[in-house]
Amino acid sequence: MALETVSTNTAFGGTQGVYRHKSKETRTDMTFAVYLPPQAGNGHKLPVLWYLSGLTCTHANVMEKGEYRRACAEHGIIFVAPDTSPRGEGVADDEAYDMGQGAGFYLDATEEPWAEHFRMESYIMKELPGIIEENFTADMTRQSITGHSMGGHGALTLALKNPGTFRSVSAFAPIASPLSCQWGQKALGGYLGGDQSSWRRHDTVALIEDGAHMREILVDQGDADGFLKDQLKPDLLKVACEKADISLNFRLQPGYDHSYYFISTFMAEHIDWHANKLGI
Ligand SMILES: N[C@@H](CCC(=O)N[C@@H](CS)C(=O)NCC(=O)O)C(=O)O
Repeated sequence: MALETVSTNTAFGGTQGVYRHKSKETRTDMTFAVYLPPQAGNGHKLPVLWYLSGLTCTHANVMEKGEYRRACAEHGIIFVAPDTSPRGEGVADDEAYDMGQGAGFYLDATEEPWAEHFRMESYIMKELPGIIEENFTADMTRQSITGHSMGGHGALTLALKNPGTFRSVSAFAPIASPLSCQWGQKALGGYLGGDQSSWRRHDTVALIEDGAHMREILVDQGDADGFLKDQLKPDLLKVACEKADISLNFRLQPGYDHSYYFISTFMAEHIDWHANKLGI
């Protein structure tokens, strides 16, 4: 698979790169960011931490504002940040920021006009891991996943649906139940159609209610997050985890909002936590 290098910069002794390729899943060009820590230079295969971003984001938001490189360099973790949707002139879009380009919700759409290109679940779970393994010194037997908001929803649902793929999952202000909020109802209804039974495998709370299981989950949530009450619904996640005997470490962080000021504050703690689960 041909990979085009868009840029590379030395950072914390490693390399922050941006890469582009033609995706078979989305049938578009896709861009993603990879941070290779300094340990990558010695040829050893290194564990991978996936970061899925939120609404309106590309690979670049976390790369520029997430402040993950120092901790990844310390632990020797490869950090991968994909885009949040297919993009381009021929790709369907919506006028609003919460649907279409920049808002792929980490699922494979079944409805028109989205089905042709919006295949983010297959892209993240099937296509991109192969590209990472082929092009970087990545140990794909040691992967963990995290994400923010829509990307927190992506991280939690993908981890729950793919037991054995990720050693650990955490999230920053995740959309805990798309079934129960406006963002999710609009997106799932648009991408998957009106039959809500098909939505359940794209909803963290519903997946847990339906039997999916993780031993532990770490979630940070700012209490000054403007989306907390109407869109994120962490209380539903707390109840579901308690009933399913999932150990949820939910940390309500006073004063923090939904922004990258919040994410960057707790990023290193999430990386430390994943490093421990990855056996570093
Ligand atoms: N733009 C939206 C908010 C979208 C938003 O907050 N997106 C979050 C993820 S859900 C984000 O990370 N935005 C990009 C950034 O802060 O760099 C609005 O006007 O309400």
